[in-house]
Amino acid sequence: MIGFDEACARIAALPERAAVECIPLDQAAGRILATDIVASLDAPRADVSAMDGYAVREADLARLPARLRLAGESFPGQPDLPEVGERACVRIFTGAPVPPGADRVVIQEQVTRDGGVVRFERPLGPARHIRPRGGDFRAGEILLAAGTRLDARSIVAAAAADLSEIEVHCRPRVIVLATGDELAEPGTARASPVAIPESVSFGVAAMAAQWSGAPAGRYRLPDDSGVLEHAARAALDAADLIVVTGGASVGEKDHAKAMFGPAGLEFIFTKVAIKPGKPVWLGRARGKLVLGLPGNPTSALVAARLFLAPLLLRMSGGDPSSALCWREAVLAEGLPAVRDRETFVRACWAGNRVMPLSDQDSGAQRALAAAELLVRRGIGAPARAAGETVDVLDF
Ligand SMILES: Nc1nc2c(c(=O)[nH]1)N[C@H]1C(S)=C(S)[C@@H](COP(=O)(O)OP(=O)(O)OC[C@H]3O[C@@H](n4cnc5c(N)ncnc54)[C@H](O)[C@@H]3O)O[C@H]1N2
Ligand code: MOO
Repeated sequence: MIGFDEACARIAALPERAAVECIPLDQAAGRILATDIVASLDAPRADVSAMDGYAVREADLARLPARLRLAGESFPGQPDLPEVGERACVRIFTGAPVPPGADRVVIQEQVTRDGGVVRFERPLGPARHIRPRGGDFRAGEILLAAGTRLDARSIVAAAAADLSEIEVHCRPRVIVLATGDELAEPGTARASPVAIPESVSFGVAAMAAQWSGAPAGRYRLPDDSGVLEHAARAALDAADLIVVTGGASVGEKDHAKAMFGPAGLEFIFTKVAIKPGKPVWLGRARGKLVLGLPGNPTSALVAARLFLAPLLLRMSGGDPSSALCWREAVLAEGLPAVRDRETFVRACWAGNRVMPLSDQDSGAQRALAAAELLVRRGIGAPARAAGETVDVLDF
């Protein structure tokens, strides 16, 4: 058994990287850049106005009031610009190029217009209302580095670089194998007195999709070695990462590791000193990664959040530690001391404070739905009182 930090370090050190593909920008959300995004033009492309108003020569407004002749207009996208000669001004709009001769824009609320003459009476403020050419970025500059996970904000920068397509890592294909004789398709369990709805694979697939994975199938399998070995072979052919749930512990029907034995499974780790999720394991068979999650639903989802999320970021070229951004928050209620396993307490927000859930059972499903946060508590951590600070992670 290894510690949580060691397990994270082993994931961070994995060599697996998904292939690279070119995709259009409107498919880029959540994808991880394989190459830097380099600006192919300056932004702004010229000195442009930041406001709607009048482009002027500041020297003409040294003494107020002043009257300037209107010499033309400048709209965004207009190729030919009128010149702002002495004692002249040009009507200008936000984003439009500043015409030659002008060195300031006066907003329209501060002037009065009388046909072809504009009157300036009010004192000019400090702002010139001009965005200089290249003030945002210059052609040739790197706007986004390889490894960046694209979101609504960074996609704006990618498009602004004047790219229609970008190079990203392929989403690792994830197959989820849920093992257990008792498991039934949701909607059918009540027909048998001993069946339970197979729930975990749905959450694991959803989490994979959330963290750059491409769910490539969920399969419900009985605890039968022949069936399991066949399913393991098929999954290794079709996926980059196989997540197998249940059968991770020491029960007589716990076959999750053995089913990958004929495919030459080698372990990266087995068991991590965490609570819940201790039986989690990671291995490699026929060049594919296999993550084993405990069957208990809360344990499975906690282990998926702690290991599957960074693993998928790693495989798709991102920074695995960015999946585990712990931050400090204040407890609404106390927590007991921790013994020999690093503990991840399920909690929710109570206003801006952290409320540990009363049900900490690793088999819980109702409390799992309410668990917005994981509170990280190290081995041997002393009890904490309400009002004290703890490290939390969005679950
Ligand atoms: N003697 C020991 N027993 C157990 C140990 C141990 O160290 N020694 N570890 C315990 C811990 S910790 C955990 S966690 C569980 C995990 O065991 P498994 O991964 O073998 O899980 P299963 O036995 O297959 O199932 C546990 C529980 O979860 C239900 N389950 C399983 N899969 C699903 C699914 N896909 N959807 C919904 N529910 C599922 C299953 O019916 C069981 O109730 O082992 C402890 N035991
Ligand atoms: O690790 Mo188990 O997940 O404690 O129930």
